[in-house]
Amino acid sequence: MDINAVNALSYEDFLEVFGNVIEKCPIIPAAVWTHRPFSGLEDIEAHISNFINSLPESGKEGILRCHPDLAGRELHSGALTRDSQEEQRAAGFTHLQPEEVSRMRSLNSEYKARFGFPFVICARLNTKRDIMRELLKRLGNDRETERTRAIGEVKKICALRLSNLVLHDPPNSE
Ligand SMILES: NC(=O)NC1=NC(=O)NC1=O
Repeated sequence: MDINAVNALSYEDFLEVFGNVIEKCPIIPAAVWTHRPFSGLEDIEAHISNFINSLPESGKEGILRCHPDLAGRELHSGALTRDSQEEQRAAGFTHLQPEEVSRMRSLNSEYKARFGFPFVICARLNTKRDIMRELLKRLGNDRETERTRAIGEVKKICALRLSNLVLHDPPNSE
């Protein structure tokens, strides 16, 4: 879909297409719809980023809490959104050894106990080994640093989901 087609979408159709660019937070694309017409993919991204940045810390943490754990219960019960399922599969989380699953479960719960929100990382840009290493490393951060880092990862996930939905440059007009 090129940006001209995006700009022509009704509110409902826009949400149909973009509703999950931030995991389980349709209110965010809903809020940026009012800024159409968008000049391009980067413009949509910028409006989403500005919206997230404008939230108080509790709002940012609310976004983080909408994210399913990596290799968590939702993955194993089939309760993931299609986006998340695909991302977790791409990072290799659908084929973990039992000891890897339990390691991820305990690291995720240690992280959540420390920060009060789940560990979030852009799975498509990392292998499962990178992710386990990052989880361990980031456990050592303070809450403020970690919240900022996690929101940065949410924006990377969003950027990749958007690039799957919107062509970077509309096909040339001639
Ligand atoms: N907790 C997470 O980081 N979850 C996820 N990262 C992704 O890239 N997709 C997810 O579901």
